[in-house]
Amino acid sequence: MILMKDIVRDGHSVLRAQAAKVEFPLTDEDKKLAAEMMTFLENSQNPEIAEKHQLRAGVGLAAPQVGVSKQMSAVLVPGGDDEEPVLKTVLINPTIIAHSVKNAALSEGEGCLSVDRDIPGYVPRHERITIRYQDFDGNILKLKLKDYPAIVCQHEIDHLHGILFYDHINSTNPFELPENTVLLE
Ligand SMILES: O=C(O)C[C@@H](Cc1ccccc1)[C@H](O)SCc1ccccc1
Ligand code: NI
Repeated sequence: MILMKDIVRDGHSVLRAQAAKVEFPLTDEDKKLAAEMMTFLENSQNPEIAEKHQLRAGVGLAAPQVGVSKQMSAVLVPGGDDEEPVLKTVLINPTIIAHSVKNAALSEGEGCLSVDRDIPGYVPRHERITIRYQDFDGNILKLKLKDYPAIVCQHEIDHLHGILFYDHINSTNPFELPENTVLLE
């Protein structure tokens, strides 16, 4: 089971590396890692388990964050209580193949399981994206997302390319809102 002690923190080179493409067929190790990353997200969103194991809540986790420099990220965006998740998938070799001109940023800014400090500021991202990625069998799938799920997936895809959320924050004016950027509450 992945615990907070297994999550690599900012300063470790793996978080700034370009992760390698995942090869197919997936090895048993790749499959196990994908499952463990998704289980971490489920556990982190379960109050009892998160409390017991002192897990920080997460809606996404990328393989480099557990020290594996491969292009694989798990995302789990919950729906409301007793509802199905808005998005639950493992993105293998994801690329953003299209995006809106309009940008969006979370009004609360962003955090990261690999960054143990608060870094205030808006993180401008695409409001809408189309992601091409592969499933466990290597089939190529496309996913169109907008708003919060799109923000989450961009945060996770950034991890595969050595980018952290605060790289996007305007260092001179962190709360400057670029034009054509909407704030998501
Ligand atoms: O570190 C990660 O990659 C997981 C992040 C993903 C994320 C952060 C900010 C905005 C979008 C995605 C964690 O989920 S940060 C903690 C968190 C938990 C619940 C909701 C939002 C952020
Ligand atoms: Ni992160």
